[in-house]
Amino acid sequence: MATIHSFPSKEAIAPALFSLILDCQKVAIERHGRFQVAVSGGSLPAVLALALLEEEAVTQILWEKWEIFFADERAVPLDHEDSNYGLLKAELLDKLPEGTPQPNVVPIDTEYLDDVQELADQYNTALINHFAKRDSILKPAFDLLLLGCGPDGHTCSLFPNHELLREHDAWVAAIEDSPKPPPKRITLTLPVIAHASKVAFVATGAGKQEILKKIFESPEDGLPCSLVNTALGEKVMWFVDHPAVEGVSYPRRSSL
Ligand SMILES: O=C(O)[C@H](O)[C@@H](O)[C@H](O)[C@H](O)COP(=O)(O)O
Repeated sequence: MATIHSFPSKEAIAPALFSLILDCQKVAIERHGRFQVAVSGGSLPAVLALALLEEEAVTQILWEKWEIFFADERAVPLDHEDSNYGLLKAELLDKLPEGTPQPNVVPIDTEYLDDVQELADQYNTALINHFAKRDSILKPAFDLLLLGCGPDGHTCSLFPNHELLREHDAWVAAIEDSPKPPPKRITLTLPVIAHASKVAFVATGAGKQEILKKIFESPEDGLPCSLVNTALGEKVMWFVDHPAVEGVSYPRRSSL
């Protein structure tokens, strides 16, 4: 069963998120010498920056061992205001202190922006190059997925009732009708998400309250976030602020 950890504010979430990241980094590097993470867009990169730009964090994070992928990405140039890569760069990567070893960041190949299926296929190939070839595995096993939750219960670019929720084969899928703009995107699929070692969701603000109630109290409705909770059970941790989780009735909930 997933756990919910609730904090007074975004700022208060940061140290707990940092501590989880540090634990996952340690386990991953001991296991295979690198730390393979995928991140979403939305409000997540800003919270991540709060967690990872602290002085203590900068010295303990082994950036040179990090491989950063995108849990979902919009089919736009990397310097476009809608780019999740651009967002992560602006919020976090550009703010790392001078001299910090650089992580290996794997963005989409913008040569294929006009053909979103090809864009997804190319990202699939990038995953094969980083995971399967080295580990002879059938599916990428991310050490940590850092995800957001939309007000409709979507995560990555997997939207409620969308046919992509039934994708079993592809690791990365194309979507051309995303209800959240921009419409053309690529996303990790549920089987890949379900194969991760750990998933951390970050959701803040009273605007998430109603959907968190549905996600946790009615998992049988099969909202994308509920599907992740069900698939991964205790490997899933939710980092939320008090306003987001107020009134949500759920047994595995702790509050600071
Ligand atoms: O590119 C995207 O649109 C995101 O990856 C998306 O899945 C996001 O994480 C959620 O919509 C939550 O966004 P907020 O945290 O901004 O509510």
